Amino acid sequence: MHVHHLLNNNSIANKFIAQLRDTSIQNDRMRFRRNIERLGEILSYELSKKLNYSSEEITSPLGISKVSVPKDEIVICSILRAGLPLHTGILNYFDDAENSFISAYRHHPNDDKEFEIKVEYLASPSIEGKTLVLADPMLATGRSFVNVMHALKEMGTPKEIHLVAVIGAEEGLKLLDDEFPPHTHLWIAAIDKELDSRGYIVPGLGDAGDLCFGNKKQH
Ligand SMILES: O=P(O)(O)OC[C@H]1O[C@H](OP(=O)(O)OP(=O)(O)O)[C@H](O)[C@@H]1O
Ligand SMILES: O=c1cc[nH]c(=O)[nH]1
Ligand SMILES: [Mg+2]
Repeated sequence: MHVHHLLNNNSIANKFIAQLRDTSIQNDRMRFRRNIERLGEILSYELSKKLNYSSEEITSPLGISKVSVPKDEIVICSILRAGLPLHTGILNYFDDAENSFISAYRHHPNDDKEFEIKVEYLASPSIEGKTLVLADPMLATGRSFVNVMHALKEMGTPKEIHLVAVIGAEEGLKLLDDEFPPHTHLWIAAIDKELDSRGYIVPGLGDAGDLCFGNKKQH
């Protein structure tokens, strides 16, 4: 897997990540969602550098201009819930992409720290031979990305896979590296060292779905 780590270089993205993590700012839900969306835009810009381009002659009012434009058939697939604002950011840039939505949530069967990932809802076009952009802001254990990719198999085999995340933990990156094809790209803003005993990223930002949309009842 090719890992592209945005915060390796200083940019305005640092400020958006700082605001997502900051307990004195992150409870402003509109800003929280918009910061995820802004990072979706920045990560999409970076990702666009690895797409396939072909030259087109564009007619302007004063002449002809040769421009290289991306030609890939993109399907953006987001993992509900927290993937929604990231999806909006990615779609802001790849505005003619097809779209796919899939749900994944942590189910705690015994009311303890153990959980399984439930994938229940999928609405998707075919991804056969297309460029799949799979988005979820949090990459903790990596099990949501892996289970979702498994569920997407019935939609075909993509030509290229780009995973987009905002904050990841090293353990999750390792699982993706083991489970995804070697040519997969991961576009990620920040990488943290650890998970806590409940599988939350430390320092991370807390629960991204709840910060976007409010608490949900555990079931
Ligand atoms: O890498 P993992 O260990 O699978 O964890 C990451 C997942 O956890 C969060 O979802 P959550 O289950 O909290 O659902 P939500 O988005 O509805 O809050 C997050 O949005 C990811 O989908
Ligand atoms: O740190 C984490 C881990 C999973 N899901 C989140 O929203 N945050
Ligand atoms: Mg959540």
